[in-house]
Order: sequence, then C-alpha cells, then structure tokens
Amino acid sequence: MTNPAAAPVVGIVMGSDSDWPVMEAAAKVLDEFSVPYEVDVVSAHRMPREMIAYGEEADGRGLKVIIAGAGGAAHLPGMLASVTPLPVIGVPVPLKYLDGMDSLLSIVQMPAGVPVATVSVAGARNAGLLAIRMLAAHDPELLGRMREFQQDLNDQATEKGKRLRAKAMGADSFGFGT
Ligand SMILES: Nc1c(C(=O)O)ncn1[C@@H]1O[C@H](COP(=O)(O)O)[C@@H](O)[C@H]1O
Repeated sequence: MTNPAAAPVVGIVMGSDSDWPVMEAAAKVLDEFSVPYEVDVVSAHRMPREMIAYGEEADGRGLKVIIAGAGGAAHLPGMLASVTPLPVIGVPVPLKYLDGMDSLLSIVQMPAGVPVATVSVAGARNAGLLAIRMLAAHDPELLGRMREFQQDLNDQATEKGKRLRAKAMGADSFGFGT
C-alpha cells in the first residue's frame, strides 16, 4: 500500500467525479507499486482557471507525471499538456453515448508540439503502468519491480495456455471445435 504521507509524484485528475469508477484503476496500480499519487477533479471546461493553475504548478509541487481522464469533449488532457512541461497521459472515459469514441478522438488528435500519451478507452490501469515505467526510467529499484511484474504477466499467460491445452485436448475432446 502507498504511504499516504509520501509526497505525490503522479497526479491523477479527471473532469468529473463521475469518471472515478474508470480512473480508480490507475490509482490501484500505483498502490500496487507503492508509488505516491494525488487525485483531484480538474475540469478545463468547468473550472478553467484552476485547471491552468494545476498544470502550471504541477512540476513545482514535485509531480513527475500527470494522468488525466475525461469523457465526451475531453479537452482536459490536452489543455494540461499545453501548460505543463511534464508528460501527460490521457485516459478516454466512455460515457452513455458514442462508447468513448468522442473522448478517444478528442484526446488522441493533438496538434504537433503538444503531446499527450493516449491509452485505450477506459485504459486507466495501463495509464498507471505507463506512469510507473516513466518514473522507473530513472529509478533502478522501480525498474526491477516493473520487470518482476512483466515476468508475472508472462507466467500467468503461460499457465492459461497450459490450462487451455489441457481442457481442449482432454479425454473427450480431440481439438478446438469438436
Ligand atoms: N471532458 C470533460 C471536461 C474537460 O475536458 O475539461 N470536464 C468535464 N468533462 C467530462 O464531462 C463528463 C460528464 O461529467 P458529469 O458527470 O459531471 O456531468 C465527464 O466524463 C467529465 O470528464
């Protein structure tokens, strides 16, 4: 579990508290790696001055990466990227209509010079993992833990293959589809 007293190095922000059920996965994986983070609602549309201040002050407060999630006309990640020199990872949050295609396209199609690293629709866990990889590039201990995590993924996939082969090629089956 992350030490709540440690200074946050990742900022997880979202356009509304209604995004939390999706964005929570980023916080969870940061907890798994004991990376300190902060969470807030910062909307470019509804609170533009606070959003600009958040982006402008983020690096001075010790943040190293910002994860920004928003749904619909998702301008938050791009607007933050325009005012901070830190890497910004955008998470398209799916809403009731359009299945997240609207937020995906709003986040991914940034003009040249202002990058946002966009993950898949609702890909908050991958956003957290990407933030950890960015931090790990300068932290050998964290890099080691990322390698272990990758090895675990490998082992789990291998185990699934073993189980599937056993099931599909078992006594009453001669292969897939039989
Ligand atoms: N896309 C944005 C921005 C922004 O980009 O600044 N601010 C809020 N929102 C989004 O509006 C959706 C509906 O918000 P409400 O549930 O509060 O009505 C949320 O997904 C939020 O991210």
